[in-house]
Amino acid sequence: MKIFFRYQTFRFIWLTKPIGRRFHKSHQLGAPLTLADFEAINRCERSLPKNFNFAGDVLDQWSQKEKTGERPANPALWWVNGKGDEVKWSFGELGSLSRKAANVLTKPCGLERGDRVAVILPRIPEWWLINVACMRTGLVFMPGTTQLTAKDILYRLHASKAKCIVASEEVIPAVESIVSECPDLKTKLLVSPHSQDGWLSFPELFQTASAEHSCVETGSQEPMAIYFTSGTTGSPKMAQHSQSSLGIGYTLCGRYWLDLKSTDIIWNMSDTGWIKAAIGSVFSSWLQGACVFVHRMAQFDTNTFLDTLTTYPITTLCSAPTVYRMLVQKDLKRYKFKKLRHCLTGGEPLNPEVLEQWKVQTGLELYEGYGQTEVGIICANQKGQEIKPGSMGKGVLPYDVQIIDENGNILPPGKEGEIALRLTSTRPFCFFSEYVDNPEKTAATIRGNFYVTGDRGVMDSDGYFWFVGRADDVIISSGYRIGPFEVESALIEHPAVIESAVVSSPDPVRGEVVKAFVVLSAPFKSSNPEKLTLELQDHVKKSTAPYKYPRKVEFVKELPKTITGKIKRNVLRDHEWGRT
Ligand SMILES: Nc1ncnc2c1ncn2[C@@H]1O[C@H](COP(=O)(O)OP(=O)(O)OP(=O)(O)O)[C@@H](O)[C@H]1O
Repeated sequence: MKIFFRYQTFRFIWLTKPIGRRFHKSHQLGAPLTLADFEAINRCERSLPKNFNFAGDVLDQWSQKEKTGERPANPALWWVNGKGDEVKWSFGELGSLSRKAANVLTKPCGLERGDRVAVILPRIPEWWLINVACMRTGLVFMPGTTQLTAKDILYRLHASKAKCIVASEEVIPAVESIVSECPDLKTKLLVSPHSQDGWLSFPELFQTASAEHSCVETGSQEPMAIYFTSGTTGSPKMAQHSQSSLGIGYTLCGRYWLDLKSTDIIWNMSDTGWIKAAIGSVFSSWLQGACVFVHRMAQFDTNTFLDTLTTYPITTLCSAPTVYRMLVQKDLKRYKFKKLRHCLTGGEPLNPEVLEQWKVQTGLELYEGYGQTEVGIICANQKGQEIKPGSMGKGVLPYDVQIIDENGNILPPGKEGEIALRLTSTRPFCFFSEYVDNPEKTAATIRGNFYVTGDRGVMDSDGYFWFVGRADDVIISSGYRIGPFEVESALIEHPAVIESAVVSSPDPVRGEVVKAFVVLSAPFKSSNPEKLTLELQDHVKKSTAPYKYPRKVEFVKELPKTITGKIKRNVLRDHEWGRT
């Protein structure tokens, strides 16, 4: 943790020095953009400015507000590692430190505006520094999780033609094993107190870098970041986002779904490699001036998690459904969370049973959001809105969310179809710009006047959306269409089931039938499998329409998941159908 102490020492020197460029000049002819302007853009009541840069137009404005006392004395970033180390940066400090980091990227690393930078770092403060430094210099930030294998890294470096990789020590062996196959990669920058042959040392360069840096005037539509999708259904795709799609597009999400104000402290548990980290731990939060809380936690641990919520004044929690599924197995009533008031989830369907148990045990609602790397948040249960357990909430601005058929016709409430976003003559500014180097896949997302998500769902007469499954995951048995999520949600109501994945399985009579892979809770692990299978089948028949019950049940120790923790139903399905 030495490097963090070094940063903290700098902190005091910098606070007494004038900061390089105090105000970004992209709007120098008019007044600086305000939060109200960003909201108006999200509501399509105002057009995008020609230039926009999140660091200059948002972060540096919060830094000004700190100086004038218009923002509470709340850190912008609060990092802990559970071992007593802590970093707290104000927006002013984040500004100074990220200017130094920007100088490291442009000078010794020799990177130029538009170059792509792969950033594979765990949850350490440098991830945020490098992220903001890329914004200041116009570099295209491409995050990846440290769980990536050598093959995954090679895929990403090849596909993106990245000029630089910024990585932590644990990633070195994987990078070294494939680097000879990456001719475009010019620079390897190591974030570690130790040095390594062939790698530039970030802490060393940072120490001597100047804090004077002029933020580049990026165009609103200029590329800002490339996110690789989770790869739940195939190879990850490179979704490219612009300065404004990320930097402005999450304003309403931060205010109404995350319900953030500048006095709030949000703990978003997403891994740094996924867009959810950007949504909850950078854009939505910092647009609202809130404090981003980070726990280094290398691996999820329920005790550490619960201790953190009881120790720190975290007001807002965002985590995957899997985490809540694990937490409700505990006796949560024993814990008194310090300040927690708003809880969120997304990325996967949330079973109504888990929502109910969370509420009973903590007294707090769980606000689910539904979205995609490509287009951000599509539906959400926003603060103040009645929650219908099992629903993903209503469509969120600026999107017009509809359920359509295979010909692009809008279906009425209650009819199942594909979840789609209606397009006007111009592409919504908060959309991804494209799948890089893949015009066919980019074009395939459009059907008539709609962007198609590839997910199936239903809208009810109140405008709430209900997830059925990914289009590929829907099971057709004896002519009935069965969504896996509904069966999984019925199964999890049974005390024997911690988690399940429901897929199609071949059947000589019905063509395909429902098969459930079930992870058992501890007290049921030694149950008689035949008896338990019958009990679970009976339970599903009572809890949902009987034709949906799993005709086949297999008990497994764990389910195959993506690195993001999403269940890979396609792996189980391919196995059933002998495709592996
Ligand atoms: N609240 C939710 N309920 C149900 N499913 C969700 C929810 N939020 C997200 N999803 C699922 O996650 C998908 C978006 O995830 P992401 O952008 O990470 O890529 P992916 O679709 O998992 O990966 P790939 O496109 O590479 O297969 C959605 O299309 C949907 O299937």
